[in-house]
Amino acid sequence: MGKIRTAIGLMSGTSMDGIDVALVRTDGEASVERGPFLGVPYDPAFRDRLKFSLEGAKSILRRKERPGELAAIERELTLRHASAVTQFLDRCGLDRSAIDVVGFHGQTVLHRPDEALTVQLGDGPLLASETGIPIVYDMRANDMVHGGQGAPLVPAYHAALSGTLRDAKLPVCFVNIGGISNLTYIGADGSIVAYDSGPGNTLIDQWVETHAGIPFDQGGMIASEGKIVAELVDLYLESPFFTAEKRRSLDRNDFLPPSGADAELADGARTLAYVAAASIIKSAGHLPVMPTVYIVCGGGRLNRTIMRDLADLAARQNADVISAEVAGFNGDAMEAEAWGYLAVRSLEGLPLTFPGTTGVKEPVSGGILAGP
Ligand SMILES: Nc1ncnc2c1ncn2[C@@H]1O[C@H](COP(=O)(O)OP(=O)(O)OP(=O)(O)O)[C@@H](O)[C@H]1O
Ligand SMILES: CC(=O)N[C@H]1[C@@H]2OC[C@@H](O2)[C@@H](O)[C@@H]1O[C@H](C)C(=O)O
Repeated sequence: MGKIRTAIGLMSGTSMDGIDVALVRTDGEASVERGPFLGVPYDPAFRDRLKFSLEGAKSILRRKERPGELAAIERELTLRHASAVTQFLDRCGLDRSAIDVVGFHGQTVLHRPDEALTVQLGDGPLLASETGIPIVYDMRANDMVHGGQGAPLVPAYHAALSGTLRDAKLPVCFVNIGGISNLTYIGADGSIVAYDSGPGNTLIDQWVETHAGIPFDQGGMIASEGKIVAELVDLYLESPFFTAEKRRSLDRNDFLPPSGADAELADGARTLAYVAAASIIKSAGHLPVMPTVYIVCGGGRLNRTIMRDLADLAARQNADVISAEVAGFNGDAMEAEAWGYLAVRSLEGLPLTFPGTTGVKEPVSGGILAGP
């Protein structure tokens, strides 16, 4: 076992709903002890500012450019992360001196893997000076420099967690249904295959926001009252994303919601929930072996319509679908925990990504360390 460090991970994902904060104690390898978790939601006004920043980011050609409002938004985002760390430490009764490192994801505002361009807002040095804790940030860039997709990065953590599974029966497949979905397959021999699997909640969120003025379809209630519009499903599932030879990581805007004329509110939500589930099963077709169990994390596991559809589709292949909680994990905390875990790997110079996870040429480490 290597040196055990206490790390906080900070994740602001593609759903742009808030900052997830989690604590892990780990050596960055097989030893993982999961600690407390806190979700700090964004207020609607800041969420709107983040969505606005996606538009501003479209003109970026070099990843450090911050046109227009982006510099101000980055600063505000970073200060909100500093305040989330303070809240977390207060709630846990911890002093900042108890934390060895913080893994800071920031907010992805542009992701174009074909151009080796990925942009995360988040000022590591500012967060270090505000919190007084060393920060590892910008963890996607080095992967892209070495020919990787820059995402997903959580698979190294999924692999560590698979070693802690009770009655571990490999192969197993972790599925994150966030704004975008991604999956990680751990083979019986411990091999890892991972990639983005398709649209998750962002299409549903945008649909119900536009047509009902609410941020998400709680519990999948709206969807549960609708019917699947088969033509719309086909439009999504026939995307070349699912059949391309090479697995490609996704930008939030690679899949867009339907127009209002395409469906009623409930039918649209129902259809997009089905698309989220079917995308996962369709993408799983690229795995070396079809999984027999899917462990689902991310906010989408709380959408019962997505989960029912996923369970039905998986059952046709004799596979089970269980939530992260049933497997003994916290499905809300997993990505934030992963960023803490990856920060420790970064300090140790261990690889964050592998040819099987991002398509990178060889396993590479990543991240930049900012001292307080
Ligand atoms: N109770 C709920 N019922 C239905 N859906 C929910 C519920 N809670 C959260 N969600 C969905 O989950 C989304 C947030 O999921 P999560 O935090 O896993 O995504 P993210 O981390 O932002 O995205 P990504 O993993 O793509 O970076 C919300 O935007 C919403 O659509
Ligand atoms: C560029 C980017 O931020 N991608 C996210 C996004 O959200 C889900 C999916 O697409 C995943 O590839 C990635 O996040 C997770 C945390 C990852 O890198 O593992």
